[in-house]
Amino acid sequence: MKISDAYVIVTSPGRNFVTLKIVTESGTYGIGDATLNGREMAVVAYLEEHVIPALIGRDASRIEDIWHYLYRGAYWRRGPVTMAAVSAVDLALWDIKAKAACMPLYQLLGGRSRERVMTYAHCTGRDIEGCLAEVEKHVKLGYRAVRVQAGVPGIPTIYGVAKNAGERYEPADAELPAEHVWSTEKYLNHVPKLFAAVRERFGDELHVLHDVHHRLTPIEAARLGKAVEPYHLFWLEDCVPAENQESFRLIRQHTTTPLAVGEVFNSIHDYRELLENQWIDYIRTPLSHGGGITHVRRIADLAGLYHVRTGFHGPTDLSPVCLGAAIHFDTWVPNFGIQEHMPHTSETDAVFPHDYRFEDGHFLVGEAPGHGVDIDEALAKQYPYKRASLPVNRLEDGTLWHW
Ligand SMILES: O=C(O)[C@H](O)[C@@H](O)[C@H](O)[C@H](O)CO
Ligand SMILES: [Mg+2]
Repeated sequence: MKISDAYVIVTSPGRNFVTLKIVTESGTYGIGDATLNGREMAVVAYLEEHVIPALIGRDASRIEDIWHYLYRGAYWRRGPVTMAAVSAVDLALWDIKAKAACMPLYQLLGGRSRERVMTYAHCTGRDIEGCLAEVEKHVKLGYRAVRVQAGVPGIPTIYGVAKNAGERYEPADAELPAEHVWSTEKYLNHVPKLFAAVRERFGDELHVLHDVHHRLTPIEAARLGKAVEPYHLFWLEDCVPAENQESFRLIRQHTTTPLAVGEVFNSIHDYRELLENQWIDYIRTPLSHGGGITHVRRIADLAGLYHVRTGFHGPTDLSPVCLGAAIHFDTWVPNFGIQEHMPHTSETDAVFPHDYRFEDGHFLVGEAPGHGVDIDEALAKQYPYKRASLPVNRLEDGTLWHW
């Protein structure tokens, strides 16, 4: 199982994706997602200059050893660029191992723990009514869980809310970062009305989620969590920037609203205090940023000790390779919670043929050996890379703010 070749494929079928392909002497290959939205080419350079030359000739079956070789060996541990590169290698190697074993990846992980994987859809509107119309649409499509985000009067553009009715928002919508204006006061006064309206219209059974995109301080997050308790959210996501894990102590002391965090984390160490103190309820780190299956399953196991479940990040800026592998992981992991689902465009789906299926608000894992996602390299070549950036947030007085 010697690695004979490895290379990076960058393609932009509507948005940028970075894919690592690892080929073994026998011809069996695996692919991994190395996309880091808005910083794609940094990961490409990391892989091409530092990782790929050191992979050639290694035994592809030694996944654990290669993980530590890349993680410890770099000396510079952790960080999103490093970990996106390590993740891509890890996902490609698990794909190869499962193909060599003629098993779908979930079987190799330990087999099926559930029949299907519950997903949540994004529902956004310029105002509350617009958002309710989207919820209605998604409930009809079979979703049991929806993430609701609505425009706030007095705030012209909010990240996470689509520009026009019926559309989806684009996470990286400009070549250089667009500048948005943010008002915490306006947001905090408005957002509980959205949840009240959703519960009034759709009743108690629908799972309702909301993403704050790191914009609040801990005491503001505590106020929001408390205010929305009557609407029993499934989770409140990224309510504060999480570099300071201790912030969650204060939030937790004030509210029973479940908390999700971790889409920007890339290591088990980012979670340690949050988990050991039982300050959170869901972990969000995707397989393509958290060190692949090898590392994320350790995070999931640690989380399980504290009744914390998975709720993996699944926006359009993670490729179908990451989503496909996630569906295998979700099918196996004992402490599964939910999987985010922001559907890829048909152009993206054509570049990445896959065997997972969406049905009635759930994903169904495929039975093909490996993670079940491939890349059409000829088609990928037709979509050259285009620089694209996430926006930045400023307060009304111009101060640069979190988001
Ligand atoms: O919960 C989510 O899906 C998100 O917060 C995304 O919209 C991210 O911001 C995006 O993936 C960044 O690249
Ligand atoms: Mg989020």
